[in-house]
Amino acid sequence: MKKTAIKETFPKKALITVAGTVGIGKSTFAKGLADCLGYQTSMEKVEGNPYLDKFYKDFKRWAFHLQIYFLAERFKEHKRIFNAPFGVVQDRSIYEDTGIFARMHYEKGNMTKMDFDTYENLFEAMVMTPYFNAPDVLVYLEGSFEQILNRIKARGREMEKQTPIAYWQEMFERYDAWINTFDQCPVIRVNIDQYDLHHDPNSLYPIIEKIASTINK
Ligand SMILES: Nc1ncnc2c1ncn2[C@@H]1O[C@H](COP(=O)(O)OP(=O)(O)O)[C@@H](O)[C@H]1O
Ligand SMILES: Nc1ncnc2c1ncn2[C@H]1C[C@H](O)[C@@H](COP(=O)(O)O)O1
Repeated sequence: MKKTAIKETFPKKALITVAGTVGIGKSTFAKGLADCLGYQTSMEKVEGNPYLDKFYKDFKRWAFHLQIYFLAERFKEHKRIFNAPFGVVQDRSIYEDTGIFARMHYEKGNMTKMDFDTYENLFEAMVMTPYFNAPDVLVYLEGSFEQILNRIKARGREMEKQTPIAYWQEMFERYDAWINTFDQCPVIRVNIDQYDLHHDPNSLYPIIEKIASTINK
């Protein structure tokens, strides 16, 4: 199918969220998909995040602050998406903030029970507002742990390269358990070996067809 044909047959407005562990390729995939569909992107920004660098140096000191920051940013994006007249591909879901990151840092003792409860109450209040629409589909990217580590290294963010491998291993395992029970919207699982945006952008088309049939169901 040609790019123009895809744009014509695809819904003009939908929310497609791309989920998956750090370094798996969400941002790259989200941009490629949005480009094919004529959608806008909602990107997770690392530059300008006032807590991220500090957090990687001292999880206990900054875990709660960072979670609140990400939640606020994610919610602002949901509000923007709600009002938008166009379709959006979102880089990471709000569900991962709470189901993966906040929970992991709470369970590792980097956040107190009181702070985690406050965080969860805030999250629940946010998803109950009319501005929050669940995604039409969540595309879950998966691959081997080795591929993911290689990508984290290749991307070269110093704070992530300095983080022990055990952190990424635990996150990898948590993602696997999380996606197996996730039920807030339809899910399409995509192995990163199934497409190659750098050498063959057309490899996205079979995935786009699956997304279209899921949204149009
Ligand atoms: N399909 C792909 N093939 C090869 N490398 C990729 C692919 N997608 C992403 N990458 C590379 O992997 C690294 C992480 O990708 P990124 O999109 O930033 O991941 P995420 O947003 O999930 O953290 C980057 O260096 C990116 O260029
Ligand atoms: N909710 C979060 N808590 C802690 N760290 C987070 C959260 N969301 C994203 N991050 C980190 C992980 C990465 O270092 C960067 C960007 O994520 P990426 O998967 O590369 O888009 O932010």
